[in-house]
Amino acid sequence: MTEIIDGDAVAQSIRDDLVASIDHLADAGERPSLATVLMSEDPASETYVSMKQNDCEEVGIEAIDIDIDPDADAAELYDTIEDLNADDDVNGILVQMPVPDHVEDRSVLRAIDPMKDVDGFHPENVGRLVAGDARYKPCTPHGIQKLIESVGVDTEGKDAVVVGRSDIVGKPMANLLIQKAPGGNATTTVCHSRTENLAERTRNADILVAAAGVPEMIDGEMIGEGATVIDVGINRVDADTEKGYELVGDVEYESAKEVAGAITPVPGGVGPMTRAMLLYNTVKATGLQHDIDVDLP
Ligand SMILES: Nc1nc(=O)c2c([nH]1)NC[C@@H]1CN(c3ccc(C(=O)N[C@@H](CCC(=O)O)C(=O)O)cc3)C=[N+]21
Repeated sequence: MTEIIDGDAVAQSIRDDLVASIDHLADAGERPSLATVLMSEDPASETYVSMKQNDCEEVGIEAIDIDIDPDADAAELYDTIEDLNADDDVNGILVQMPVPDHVEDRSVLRAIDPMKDVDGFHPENVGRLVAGDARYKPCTPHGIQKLIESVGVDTEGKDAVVVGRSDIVGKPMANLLIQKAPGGNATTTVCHSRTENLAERTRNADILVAAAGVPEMIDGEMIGEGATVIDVGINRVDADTEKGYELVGDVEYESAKEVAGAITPVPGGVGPMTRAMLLYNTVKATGLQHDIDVDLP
């Protein structure tokens, strides 16, 4: 039987555990706070940011919500980041991506204090991850490690295939999968839009991470019997529903679940875990900034 990996439930258990860590910080006089900066009117971005703020409220993290007009000068965003960097009451900073075209995203990521970079996107944090000394693991790949662990799958010695090479998912995912540590030690292949014979590669995977951002590109025929399938895609496609769209993954769920050993649904798979690991990094950041030891889930 195919196991459906319940991302909502795993995320909930991480949030429950984080409450204990947050209580411990409170005993030491610190309350974690996360600033989210949104410079966009994209409805999907607005949804994600408001979900993050609700999550913060649930576990007792202070959520600071900053909106910047997408037409404003880039300087306004940099000034905001500078203020947040300097504010000792702010432990984590997240600038929701994408930012408008007239703002250079690389420069934005560099502007954030690496100690407050709870996305793990600053080059210092990327470098540490690659060097096997991660400070803040990027939320989506970290959440995926937790999901794989939650179904009792050991990555060690297995063939892992990552489809997609983005800076925020594909690359850090591959780095975590090859690292000499729990959740790693996998023989890892990274595929992308130029890969020849993609199906041959994906069929060989014991663990398949689909993160290309292409709706339903991986179907059951591209998946090996019993594989653990992680679907990172959250694609809004037009549909005759109340909202006018539906969410589909990068995996064609119906055919994939016939062959997979375990599979994540969309929604309710990777998405909630990305948010849970953001809270995790914010709690970790608070401990690091105040030299308080915190147990993390
Ligand atoms: N600096 C930055 N950090 C990010 O982590 C970041 C970002 N920018 N830009 C956009 C992407 C996307 N992302 C999602 C997180 C959670 C869900 C999520 O919880 N999705 C729900 C459904 C949401 C819905 O109903 O639309 C689910 O899959 O069940 C989705 C998408 C974080 N991102």
